[in-house]
Amino acid sequence: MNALVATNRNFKLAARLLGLDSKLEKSLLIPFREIKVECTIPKDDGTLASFVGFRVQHDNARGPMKGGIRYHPEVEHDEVNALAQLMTWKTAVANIPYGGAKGGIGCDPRDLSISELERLTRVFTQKIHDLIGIHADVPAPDMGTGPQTMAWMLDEYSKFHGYSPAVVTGKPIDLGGSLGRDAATGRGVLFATEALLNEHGKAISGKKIVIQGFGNVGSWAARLIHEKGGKIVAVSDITGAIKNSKGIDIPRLLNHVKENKGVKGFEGADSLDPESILVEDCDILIPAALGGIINRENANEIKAKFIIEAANHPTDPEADEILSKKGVIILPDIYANSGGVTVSYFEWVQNIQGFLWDEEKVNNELKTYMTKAFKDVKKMCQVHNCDLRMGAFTLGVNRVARATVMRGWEA
Ligand SMILES: NC(=O)C1=CN([C@@H]2O[C@H](COP(=O)(O)OP(=O)(O)OC[C@H]3O[C@@H](n4cnc5c(N)ncnc54)[C@H](O)[C@@H]3O)[C@@H](O)[C@H]2O)C=CC1
Ligand SMILES: O=C(O)CCC(=O)C(=O)O
Repeated sequence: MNALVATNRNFKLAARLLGLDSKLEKSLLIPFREIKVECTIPKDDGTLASFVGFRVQHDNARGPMKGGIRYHPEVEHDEVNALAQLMTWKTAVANIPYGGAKGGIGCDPRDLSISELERLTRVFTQKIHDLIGIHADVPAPDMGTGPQTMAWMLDEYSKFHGYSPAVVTGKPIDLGGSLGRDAATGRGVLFATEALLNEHGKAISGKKIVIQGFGNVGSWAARLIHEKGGKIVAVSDITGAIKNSKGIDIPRLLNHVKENKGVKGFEGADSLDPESILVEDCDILIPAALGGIINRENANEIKAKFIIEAANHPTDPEADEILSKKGVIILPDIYANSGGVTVSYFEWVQNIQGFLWDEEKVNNELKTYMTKAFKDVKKMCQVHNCDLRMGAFTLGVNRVARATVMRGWEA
């Protein structure tokens, strides 16, 4: 199912549960602004290459719009729109003073050299610099981008507006990035998993866990879960999939990935068909890569009892229904992966205050926010007699709707 159709469907279900006025519902669904730009760069060999860049600013009722920039071949209009909308509900679930946005460029970063990526990022920033800003829209990393991408965006933006570190988050520490931001989404996934298991009288130690995606989010989640005694039995990334039913030695795998740019060929595990990773035997499945990968084709085959959505929109609504009938509990993306944007908020606050926090403070504050958000989501589940996805959606949508109504529409 198309990502935007799926996201709109979840939003509309939540709007019905909340009894939202249909005109307000319509106003919340339409993006504030959609930007599509052409980005042409000279390649290293002198030929030209053209790419399409997007920034969708979905909603700013609760504060500046916030969300990552993705570099991936599948970046396109509807997907970016869906991701921007999810950011609006996510920042509201986390209860941080932001709206939602998302951006990206349709490209394969693995096919571009470092200097080509730098030129592409600078051209994209030149095209959107007037529409982003510290109190307007604050980008951050997502799939295929990272601290270096944010450093180039900051530098390019600063040529037009003066040095403004708070215009992007997820920066390198040397440029005002926050301690703990790199690990934050994975750490938030750990806190979210612990909160959910705790509610079911269980602990992470000894649980069999499968993780799809071993980039920023998947590798940090794996490392932190492994430290807590969780047994990671299978992992995949774009290079392949590996499996060890006794538990993968994650520190050794991290070294392997650093040297080999992927999990493929890791000696401490057997190779596995990447297609089958989602249906491997485990207690907890953590999708941490692409969207839409849990769908009606594979939902029935899933063995996990819990799914923690570290990726954005990994489960489509048809799969949600199938899994719910099977009794699988899904911790939805707009809560489970909100640790990243929450620490982005801490980074922005530090930049504006000009006062840096130590890592312990960042991690403790993150835990406080994640724990509070879990309780808030659970409360909505009780009020509306719904699952965790609708608990999170009703929480986020209700907060944004209230802010929108209070601000009013007077021209
Ligand atoms: N970076 C962040 O702070 C946040 C990221 N997310 C979401 O988490 C997910 C992962 O993002 P990052 O870790 O930042 O990206 P990343 O670019 O660091 O890593 C992506 C990983 O997915 C793997 N991958 C790509 N295609 C795959 C495929 N077909 N099968 C298996 N693995 C595949 C890549 O090899 C890589 O290991 C995305 O859905 C993103 O939107 C959500 C919240 C915050
Ligand atoms: O850190 C941020 O601002 C956004 C992270 C992001 O793109 C996401 O949560 O999906």
